[in-house]
Amino acid sequence: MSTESNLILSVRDLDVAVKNRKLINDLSFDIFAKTLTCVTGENGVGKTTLIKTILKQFNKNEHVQSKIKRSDMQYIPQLRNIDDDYPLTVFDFIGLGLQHSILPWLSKKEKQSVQKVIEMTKLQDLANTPLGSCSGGEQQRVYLAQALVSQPKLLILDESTASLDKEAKFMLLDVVKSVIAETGASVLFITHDPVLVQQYGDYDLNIANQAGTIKPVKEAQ
Ligand SMILES: Nc1ncnc2c1ncn2[C@@H]1O[C@H](COP(=O)(O)OP(=O)(O)OP(=O)(O)O)[C@@H](O)[C@H]1O
Repeated sequence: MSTESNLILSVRDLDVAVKNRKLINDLSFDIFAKTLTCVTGENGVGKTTLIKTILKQFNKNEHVQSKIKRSDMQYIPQLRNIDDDYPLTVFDFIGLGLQHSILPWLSKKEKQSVQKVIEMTKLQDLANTPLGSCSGGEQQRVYLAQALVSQPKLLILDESTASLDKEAKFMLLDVVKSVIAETGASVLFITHDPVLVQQYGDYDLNIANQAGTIKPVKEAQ
């Protein structure tokens, strides 16, 4: 249920702009715990810029308010260039997500945390594989796992399924849904894929004509 007590992020009258060009005016919406909110809209309406604006203004003014800390939020960006010969293994790459590690190697507890997210993201068979040898879908699950290792309360996925085939898209979203159920995190998911919105979304925040409207997916049909 959506109540004040499980409110994670509150955006109020937010203007989104690039270089003095307004993209979205007076945007207001709420994000609740354990929900998956899809951010939809045509190319160029400002979805990624909206996320960047939220990250920049997070708890800095009345427009973007949250009870969680900025460090409890993880953003998985749209594009990453991983060469085929990128040598770090899946396990070690995920370990880089542990922000407070003091030692240059992982402690036993930290290794256990990495192992746990490897299981959550179904990467057990790939733990010792170099990241560069993984498929696009596997790499997306690795990025998700790296973000999860710091136990975020809000996870932002920017077009994580854009370059994936159907099977890999569903697998990634199945994993995201099980992460929400298991950890209680909330997810903001930028996507162009109406099938994914219908199948996995709780809310659809649609951006069009420089404005945003949020609706439960079931009523948005
Ligand atoms: N740093 C920047 N400087 C100038 N213009 C920018 C900058 N970043 C984005 N834009 C422009 O702002 C508009 C919105 O871009 P944005 O990437 O937020 O859209 P989007 O809705 O995420 O698009 P897509 O679905 O194609 O990823 C685009 O016209 C883009 O070219």
